[in-house]
Amino acid sequence: MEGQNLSKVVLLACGSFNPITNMHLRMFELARDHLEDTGQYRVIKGIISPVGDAYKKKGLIEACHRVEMARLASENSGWITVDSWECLQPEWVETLKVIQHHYEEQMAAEQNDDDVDTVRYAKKRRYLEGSTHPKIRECPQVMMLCGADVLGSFVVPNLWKQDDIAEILRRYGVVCITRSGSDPHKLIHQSDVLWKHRKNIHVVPEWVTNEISATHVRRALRRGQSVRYLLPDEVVHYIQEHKLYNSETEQRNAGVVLAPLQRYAGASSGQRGSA
Ligand SMILES: Nc1ncnc2c1ncn2[C@@H]1O[C@H](COP(=O)(O)OP(=O)(O)OP(=O)(O)O)[C@@H](O)[C@H]1O
Ligand SMILES: NC(=O)c1ccc[n+]([C@@H]2O[C@H](COP(=O)(O)O)[C@@H](O)[C@H]2O)c1
Ligand SMILES: [Zn+2]
Repeated sequence: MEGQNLSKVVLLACGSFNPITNMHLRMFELARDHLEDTGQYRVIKGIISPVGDAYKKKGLIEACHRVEMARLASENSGWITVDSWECLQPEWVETLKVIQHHYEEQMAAEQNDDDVDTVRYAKKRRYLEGSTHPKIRECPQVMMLCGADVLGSFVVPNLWKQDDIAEILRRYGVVCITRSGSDPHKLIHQSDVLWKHRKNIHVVPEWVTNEISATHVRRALRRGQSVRYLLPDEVVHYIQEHKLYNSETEQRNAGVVLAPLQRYAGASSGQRGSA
């Protein structure tokens, strides 16, 4: 039967989203098409998880604004959502922990559905279990969604714990969208841990290459240039209304060590390794 044994997938994108761009939204669409085209997966949800202010990336504005812009950008999508759990934590949270959190949330949601079913839909459930109906009761797999530059950051010294990388790849899986300047296939070939788990890394080619980046958007805004059509109009209006990006905001965290580097290397200065 069509759709049988499809694994349900939730795509989780962690990042600065400073601000969210059309390309961030495109990543989700590209990833869903790619996974579903394999005939093995059904993508049920996308989650944008803006990083907390404690990440200390240069030019990072307050999480409340980044969350609100992501919310505005995704409000017309039927399946992409924004979650603020990560950025509400008092300290920077490792991406593995964010993935684990969302996996647990999915488990809890499935459990609740099952409890409701037990009481209200026992008959229907017995029917589903006894039939060849698609396995709709399986807990969804949470996959990390990122651009190729973030996959590249896996091999930057002191940015990621080796155990975290192995666990993300082994237990959850990564969907990586190609991006100019990064060669994910070469990277997988050159890294033992990436090679070992290569079957859990889905590289999705973006044929309509574009170099939209939040850095470019912030630069254009500082110079008073238009950013229309690089971001959803609602986000452009929000930025204008709140006067969000300027030379002063771009200097935030300048000279401050990025949180993961502080945690793993005790590095003294600079923003090495920021993706
Ligand atoms: N043009 C793009 N192509 C592929 N992936 C992208 C693109 N832009 C962003 N991403 C991915 O989106 C996620 C969030 O990235 P991020 O918020 O850093 O955006 P960014 O545009 O790279 O911003 P910045 O320029 O501030 O680094 C990352 O996984 C990143 O690789
Ligand atoms: N060790 C880790 O878990 C680790 C290291 C570096 C970046 N990250 C995450 O990757 C994302 C990168 O975002 P940017 O590309 O915007 O810098 C952020 O969500 C950040 O928290 C995680
Ligand atoms: Zn980036």
